[in-house]
Amino acid sequence: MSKFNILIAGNNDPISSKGIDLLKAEPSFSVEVNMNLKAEDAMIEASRNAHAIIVRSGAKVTAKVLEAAPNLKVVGRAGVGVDNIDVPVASKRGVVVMNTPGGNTISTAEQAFTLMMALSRKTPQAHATIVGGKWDRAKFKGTEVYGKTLVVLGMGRIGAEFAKRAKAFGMTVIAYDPYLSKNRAESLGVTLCEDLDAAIVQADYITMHMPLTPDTKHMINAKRLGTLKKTCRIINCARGGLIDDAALAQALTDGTIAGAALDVFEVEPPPADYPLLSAPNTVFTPHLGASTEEAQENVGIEIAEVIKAHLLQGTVVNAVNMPNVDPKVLAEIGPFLKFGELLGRLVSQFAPARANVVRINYSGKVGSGDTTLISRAVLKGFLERAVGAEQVNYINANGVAENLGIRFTESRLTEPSEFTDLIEVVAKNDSGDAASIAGTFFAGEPRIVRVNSHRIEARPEGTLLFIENIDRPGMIAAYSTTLGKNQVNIADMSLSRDKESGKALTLLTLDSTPGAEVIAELEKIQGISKVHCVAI
Ligand SMILES: NC(=O)C1=CN([C@@H]2O[C@H](COP(=O)(O)OP(=O)(O)OC[C@H]3O[C@@H](n4cnc5c(N)ncnc54)[C@H](O)[C@@H]3O)[C@@H](O)[C@H]2O)C=CC1
Ligand SMILES: O=C(O)CCC(=O)C(=O)O
Repeated sequence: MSKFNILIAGNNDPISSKGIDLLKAEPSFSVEVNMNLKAEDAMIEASRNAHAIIVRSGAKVTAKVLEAAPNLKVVGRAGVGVDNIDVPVASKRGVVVMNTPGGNTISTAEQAFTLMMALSRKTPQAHATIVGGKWDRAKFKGTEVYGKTLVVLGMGRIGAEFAKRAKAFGMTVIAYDPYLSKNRAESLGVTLCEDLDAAIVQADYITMHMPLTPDTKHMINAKRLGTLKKTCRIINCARGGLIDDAALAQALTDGTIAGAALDVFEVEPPPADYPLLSAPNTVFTPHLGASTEEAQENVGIEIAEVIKAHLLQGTVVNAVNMPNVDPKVLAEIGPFLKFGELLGRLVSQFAPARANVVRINYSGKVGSGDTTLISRAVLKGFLERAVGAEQVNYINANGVAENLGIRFTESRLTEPSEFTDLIEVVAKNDSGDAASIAGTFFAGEPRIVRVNSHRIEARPEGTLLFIENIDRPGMIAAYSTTLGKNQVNIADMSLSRDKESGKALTLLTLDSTPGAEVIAELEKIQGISKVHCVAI
């Protein structure tokens, strides 16, 4: 019996057969390849039972697809851009989205470079005339790229590979990328320009290599096209929508710029009457940047491997909506994840009304590593009470907290403390009321060591009963009698008080979970102010 259904979905754009074979070789996987999934309805039907979906750019994993697939755990993109996947909805539903950055970098840089050269030398047009029986040499005088100024928009993996090649061809390279450091620009030998408009007016060539986001949409628009040199040529091998295609068609027709070479379009495939298709001085390819043997093998095998590792071992690699967790780290922090979740759950029981801040204080060794995932575990545990355990997971925990207006902060104390590792979870509200629980590991075993200001020691197992009471004789006998009378056996007990006759806290480990009526009975005992019961 297969445990996981894997759908390799596409619109005539399969992943490498080596990737498919790798998945098919796993006995617990049932793999379906369907390359006729252009329509959303078809995609919804095909995805219903999937635990994992793998796509290139042809199939779209929309909100409706995600909502119709209750078992879905992971969506893998054999490539870089995840704009065909509704990542916010995936995150809300706790679905990990992974991609394969790097595997198609060289192929895409080479494709963009090819487009630049073909545009400069009118190669496709010249080829077409020969095939058409003409030998027309006068019509196809081109331009050298040597000595020209190239502006690279987006100096990431592909932009940097393009820049290296451009420098080898004798071009002067200017980079515009708000996230590029001066050091990186220096090491690439490019001039960093912090102002987009100031950069592009210098360009003989512009090449685009950034993702499509609300910030980058129509980055090259009619206004900016109007500021370019008349001899400027634009290459876009990143994403349609970075350029306003209608404005580009107009600029080409008016001769405002000298040419455009595009691998990507705002509408893919562009319809026959798409204005750009009849504009002069263009070279087009149908989204072929990553279409090489090498790139497809790289990304096909890589996505198959990361999906397999995620389904079988919980490993997270190259996720766009979750921090990476490799098996070694997972083995190290695994116990903290479970314990962190429990601490979060416990503190939610004690939290003051309308708690809107959760702070996690790490001290000791645990605070010196990456605590992102442990914090998500704590937050997940804390939020379960508010939204239900089914509704919150490591992927959507931050988003769920944000929706509820709960802020989350972390602090780290790496100096040695009383405990080798200590995680303290504090919940506070706007009035300054707070509750906290702290835990540690003794010889690899988790222990709760503090509840608010009370020092206690308890193993988090079975059912925990926290009783807040006045410190006075007869209290232990009173609650023990009530529990005994109701056949609830006490396995362990930890007592704490702030001072003699002050406030006391009892933490009982029970062999069974008392019902609501038993809790109500306990709450009625004179001197008991609160009772919290948590089954682990
Ligand atoms: N045509 C095709 O078949 C392919 C297209 N692509 C696309 O190429 C693009 C680049 O891919 P990679 O280099 O691998 O990504 P990357 O993440 O390495 O680089 C993207 C760069 O864009 C920069 N950036 C972000 N916002 C920006 C802004 N507002 N202005 C300027 N720069 C900005 C980032 O700082 C980063 O350096 C992506 O959109 C990807 O989807 C990637 C592979 C194949
Ligand atoms: O799968 C493909 O061929 C498209 C690649 C692409 O656009 C990307 O990786 O962002």
